[in-house]
Amino acid sequence: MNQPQQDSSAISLRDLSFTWPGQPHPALALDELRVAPREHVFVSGPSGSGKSTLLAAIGGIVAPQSGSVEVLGQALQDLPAARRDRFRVDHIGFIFQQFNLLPYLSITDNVLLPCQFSALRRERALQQGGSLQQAAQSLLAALDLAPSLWTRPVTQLSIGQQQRVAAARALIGRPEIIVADEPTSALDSNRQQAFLDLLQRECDHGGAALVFVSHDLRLAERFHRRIALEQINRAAVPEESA
Ligand SMILES: Nc1ncnc2c1ncn2[C@@H]1O[C@H](COP(=O)(O)OP(=O)(O)OP(=O)(O)O)[C@@H](O)[C@H]1O
Repeated sequence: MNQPQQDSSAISLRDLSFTWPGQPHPALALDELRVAPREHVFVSGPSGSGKSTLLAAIGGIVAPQSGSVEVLGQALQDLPAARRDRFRVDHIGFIFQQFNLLPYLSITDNVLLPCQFSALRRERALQQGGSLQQAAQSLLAALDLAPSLWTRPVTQLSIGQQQRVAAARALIGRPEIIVADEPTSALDSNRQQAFLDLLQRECDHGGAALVFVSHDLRLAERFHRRIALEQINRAAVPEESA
């Protein structure tokens, strides 16, 4: 936390360059990108423009070869890998495109997974709900998942229901940042809008910044700001000419 250039952004990337192992060219080359606390940012860009790589850098899942990634004032490159993983689960809720729910766990236990790995999120969830079960269930209810579903195996849920379980898992314990990678692509337009209503409301409720990646520009107007990644990522090469 003692970075000389530390700022009050939720996320601050500077002079970033990242090349995937074995690749000849960088996937990301960014001068600067900041996201303010509680800001909702829509990230768009054609396939291959580096959207998922950007989210991986924000989460400290990949370590850029140069430049800095600061999350809540903490420079991720200064943390050893294990502490970076802890920091991620403490402060960032991820919603993946395929949701990554665990089929052998109940819906409630899927939602509570981050609390297994983060004492901070467990503590905050307990403050929210009185018990972990209650915290998970009040989030599931807020996300329009009826109590009759809570004991079902996740494999019996529709795509839209799985998506909302994945959102509840990202939101549990109020991480300061929610990162979502194309979580609506499998849904029709009305359902996408309905999902975003719930997700944005819960982010606001928990005071989280939201970084939301999607191809669907119709969703962009609902956000405070849109970032067209192909315009700021100097490494982006359109797929057709790659
Ligand atoms: N695990 C990986 N190993 C090697 N190269 C990768 C890996 N993941 C992505 N890349 C490469 O990095 C570049 C950016 O990919 P990325 O997945 O970040 O783009 P994207 O904008 O998320 O694309 P899409 O919209 O298709 O998901 C591409 O050239 C891709 O081939």
